[in-house]
Amino acid sequence: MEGVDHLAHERNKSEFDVDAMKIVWAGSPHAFVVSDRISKLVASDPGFRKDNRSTLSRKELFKNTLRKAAYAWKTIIDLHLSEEEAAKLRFYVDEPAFTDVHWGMFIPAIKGQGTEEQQQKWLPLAYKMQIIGCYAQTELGHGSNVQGLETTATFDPQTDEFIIHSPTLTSSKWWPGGLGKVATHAIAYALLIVGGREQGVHGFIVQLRSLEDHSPLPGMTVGDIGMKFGNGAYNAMDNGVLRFDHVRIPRNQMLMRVSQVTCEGKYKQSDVPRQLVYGAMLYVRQTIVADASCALSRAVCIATRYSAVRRQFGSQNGGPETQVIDYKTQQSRLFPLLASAYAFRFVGEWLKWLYADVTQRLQANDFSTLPEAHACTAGLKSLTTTATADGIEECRKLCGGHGYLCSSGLPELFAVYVPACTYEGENTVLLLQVARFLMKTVSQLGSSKKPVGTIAYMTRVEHLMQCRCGVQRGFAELSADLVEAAVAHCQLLVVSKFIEKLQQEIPGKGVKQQLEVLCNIYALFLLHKHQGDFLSTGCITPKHAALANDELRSLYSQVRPNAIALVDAFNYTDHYLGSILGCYDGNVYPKLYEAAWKDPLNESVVPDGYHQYIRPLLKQEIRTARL
Ligand SMILES: CCCCCCCCCCCCC/C=C/C(=O)SCCNC(=O)CCNC(=O)[C@H](O)C(C)(C)COP(=O)(O)OP(=O)(O)OC[C@H]1O[C@@H](n2cnc3c(N)ncnc32)[C@H](O)[C@@H]1OP(=O)(O)O
Ligand SMILES: Cc1cc2nc3c(=O)[nH]c(=O)nc-3n(C[C@H](O)[C@H](O)[C@H](O)COP(=O)(O)OP(=O)(O)OC[C@H]3O[C@@H](n4cnc5c(N)ncnc54)[C@H](O)[C@@H]3O)c2cc1C
Repeated sequence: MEGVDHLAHERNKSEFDVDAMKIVWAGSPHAFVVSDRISKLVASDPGFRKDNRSTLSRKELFKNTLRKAAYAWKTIIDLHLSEEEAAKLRFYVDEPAFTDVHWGMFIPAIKGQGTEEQQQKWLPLAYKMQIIGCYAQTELGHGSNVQGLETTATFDPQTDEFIIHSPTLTSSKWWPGGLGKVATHAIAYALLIVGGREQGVHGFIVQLRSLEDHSPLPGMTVGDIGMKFGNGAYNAMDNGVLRFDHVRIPRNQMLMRVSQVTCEGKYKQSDVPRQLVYGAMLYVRQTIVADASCALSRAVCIATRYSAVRRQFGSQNGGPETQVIDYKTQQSRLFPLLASAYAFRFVGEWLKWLYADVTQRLQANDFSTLPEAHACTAGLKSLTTTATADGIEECRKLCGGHGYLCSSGLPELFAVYVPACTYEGENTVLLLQVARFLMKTVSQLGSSKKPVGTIAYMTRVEHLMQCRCGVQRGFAELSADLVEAAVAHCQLLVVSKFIEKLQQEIPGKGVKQQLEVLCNIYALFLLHKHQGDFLSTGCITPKHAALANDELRSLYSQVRPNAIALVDAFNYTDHYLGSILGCYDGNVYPKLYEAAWKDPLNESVVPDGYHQYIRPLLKQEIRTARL
């Protein structure tokens, strides 16, 4: 039945003010208004249609992405959108594109590592999109090990230039988004060589393509690296390969905030730490944490709405069957993910604050909180992306067979999202960074340097002092255990930031109570999942473990009547969700049925290839037919 809200009875059950929760989710009344307006603008504009993506060939998909990016830019200009509104528009257009890396990495890298003069020269061009940038760090042979990069930048004092060169096949830049076909410029990372001495990896602004006809400049071999996981999905992005053959760039195109090369060929290090070369990664990891809650909430919204629509078994006296959301097993898989979406939202908000704080301090030459910010961004990036990728897949399974259809939106969401576990730092490699930070802290316990901020709790864990020597001896040997410790530390962060959120004033009828229920689910689910660790370390008794389990079941019952309203609070349009199973009105079956007929395979009743392959088979002519 068109126009009928099949989930109205679910919405009527809710015990809290959904509009107030929408503001909590958005972060502020202002953020809600902007997000709501821009999402509706995108949804109502046929220029941003995306329901045909999975049927396009790679070339069609890519061209369509170019069209959308240009159309989005025109919309931004025509409507005089602010930076905040423009970012929201790109978000709701919901298509991986070169613009993500231009705005998300190229510009932040210049801001973080460029001098004032360099920023004044390059940022206006980038902001107006008169140049399009990518972030060319990873090579065929090295991604995680940034110090192992092989591209060289050799200073030539005769011409006051750097010579950028790829000496080996494995030094080819490999993976950068936007590089393959679009970017005109790159921040390329290369091993700096001055006066015959290697000075570590630095960033350089390199023009790749002509601004007149887009052809690669002399000395550049550049192209796309080929199809990636999933049809459609991340294939809208032109991840690229690039080789430099003694390409010359002016000296002032080395990003020189952290260190400088003079025209006489002197290498000078500022008093800012070398780690600032990694600054762009700090920024992007923080945005990735914020994005995790979006991707997870999207999958959870689909699975929750569909679980309320779907009925299997349990009919009494010819009455309706049971909604699958009423099964305790479904609840025990779905509701912890719902709680995680909210938990990641709040930890993402906090991380944004932490990043703003560290940036302000860095500008005032206070580097004291940089190691903590690195550990938090790296650890939370790892934890939230792993949980989100796993969560999207779990949501697909929660939707049964229909979850496997592209029209459910879940396969594409998974395919687009899952590389987040690898890019911007492979997740295990990042956890090892957190472990290194934790072990450094442990080794300083008992000294005059007291742990503060997110590691202040360590002063209360005195027994860590005893294991100090053992850990210092065998970091590599114990690394698998240390990674688990790093995850536990990050989980503690997530839980404590959720609790801190609840300590704030939260307006709206029943909103705080719902969030308390979700926070308890998040924490108790972790305790339940890792009860072996808690029991074996004597932190809890078997009785506590059983109580936690009982409490979880009771909390699931409290969520049940509010589940649909809790996902409505994400305020996603049907366009953004891109899922028949998750559509707002719950009118799933007619939409699924209709969508099937739109598949290109159904354009003819008898398929192409019938006369060549099916008929000979049926007529037993297969031995004589030429295949
Ligand atoms: C408006 C639009 C918004 C859109 C926003 C969305 C954008 C999303 C875009 C998404 C598109 C995806 C694009 C993907 C891009 C990429 O993937 S770019 C490539 C990213 N590559 C990596 O992440 C590589 C991972 N490797 C590393 O980070 C490092 O090499 C390493 C693992 C940390 C090892 O470094 P190394 O120097 O060799 O070793 P260490 O000795 O361990 O470290 C030295 C010290 O430096 C500290 N440190 C390391 N990283 C940082 C950092 N980022 N910030 C601060 N400090 C750092 C480390 O702790 C060590 O410190 P000490 O212990 O004190 O010595
Ligand atoms: C979709 C996508 C987009 C990307 N976009 C960009 C981009 O725009 N710009 C860019 O520069 N790069 C980009 N990358 C590259 C990305 O940053 C790297 O792939 C990533 O940093 C992982 O590095 P790697 O591929 O070298 O993995 P590897 O380090 O080779 O990882 C392979 C395995 O080795 C393990 N491992 C590695 N080192 C250690 C260690 N020290 N201890 C224990 N285990 C270890 C890892 O855990 C992993 O299991 C992108 C990648 C993808 C998939």
